[in-house]
Amino acid sequence: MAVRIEVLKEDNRTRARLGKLHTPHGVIETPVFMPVGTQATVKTMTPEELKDLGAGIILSNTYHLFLRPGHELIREAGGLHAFMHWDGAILTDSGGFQVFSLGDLRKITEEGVEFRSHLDGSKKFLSPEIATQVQMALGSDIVMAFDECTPYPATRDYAKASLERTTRWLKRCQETLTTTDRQALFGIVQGSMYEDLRKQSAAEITELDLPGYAVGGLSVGEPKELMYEVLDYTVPLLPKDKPRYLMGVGSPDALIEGVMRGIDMFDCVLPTRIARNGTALTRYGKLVVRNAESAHDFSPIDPTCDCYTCKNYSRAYLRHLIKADEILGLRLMTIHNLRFLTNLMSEIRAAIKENRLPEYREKFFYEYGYLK
Ligand SMILES: CNc1nc2cc3c(=O)[nH]c(N)nc3c(CCO)c2[nH]1
Repeated sequence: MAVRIEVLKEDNRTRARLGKLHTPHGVIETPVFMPVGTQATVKTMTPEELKDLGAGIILSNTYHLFLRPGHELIREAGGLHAFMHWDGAILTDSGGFQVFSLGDLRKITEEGVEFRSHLDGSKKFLSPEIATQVQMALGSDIVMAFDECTPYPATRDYAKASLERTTRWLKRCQETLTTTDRQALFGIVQGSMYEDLRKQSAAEITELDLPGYAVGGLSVGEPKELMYEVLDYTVPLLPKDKPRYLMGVGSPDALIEGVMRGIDMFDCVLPTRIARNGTALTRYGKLVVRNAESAHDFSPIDPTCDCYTCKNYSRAYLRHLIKADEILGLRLMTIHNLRFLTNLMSEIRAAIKENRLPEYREKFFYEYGYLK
């Protein structure tokens, strides 16, 4: 198995686990937050900077790279690792989610999805076979199955039909991959917010005995409490000896809540996206550096943070750069937010190791302002 998790410890009071994710491009400590590099770059960061920040695995995207520059060009370059000069692990999402959220959706059939490119409006088609062949051309370490991220809210009937098609599509991805055992195919559990449908999807997906499983169809606009409720009954249905990946999550509080419920891997564009808009993540909550309150504040974003930005720059300077639309501002804010999350995940791993995760959560939520 090219990709596997080594569970080092199961928390005694929660479902949290401490682990090591073994991939062809390194071993990653879990729980882990994966920075998103949609178009073969984690925006504004060099691979060396990502490594310095502590990132060991990043996400990239079938939909975007299929549209531009095209997977054949990347194959010609020797694959995505060579093309983007990243020697860590890469997980590629299958394009399902992006087609529904980005492309001008034309129609979903059993065969696949017809859509118009968000770049030039030209007609495109993605199927389980094509999405899998694209990811093989990219040479990603973890291949996500081509699924439908069931929209929220969805009727039971729609959610049931959607999850059953996602299962049929997963089998077609698996058949396409048999020619290459280099990659690991992760299945994605759907079923919207219906417990019996989540059970059905989990049963159908785990029957295929895949190297890893993702919980999809969440972080799609539902209240966080509802997401946690779905996790409460869905994660226990997944095998303990396989990695669990919660797609599209998330904010610091959601990362802690997801770890408590047995999730090992997370991804979210939020930290890097809000960084570029001038908002910093800190243990005391979000700091909108571009606001006037930082104009004369010559202290760092977070004096307790060990990142390059907090060691060398003031809020006033960062506010100036963001207001002036200076590229350095995007970079410095991104460095801080990514370092904040890799530090948060290592603090969470330490808390699991020392049997104090619930106490860590209480302290974090109180400081972060979640528990008044
Ligand atoms: C931001 N929230 C979010 N929810 C997601 C849900 C899904 C999902 O159900 N399937 C797939 N393939 N990708 C997903 C992604 C993109 C990756 O972050 C999601 N992202």
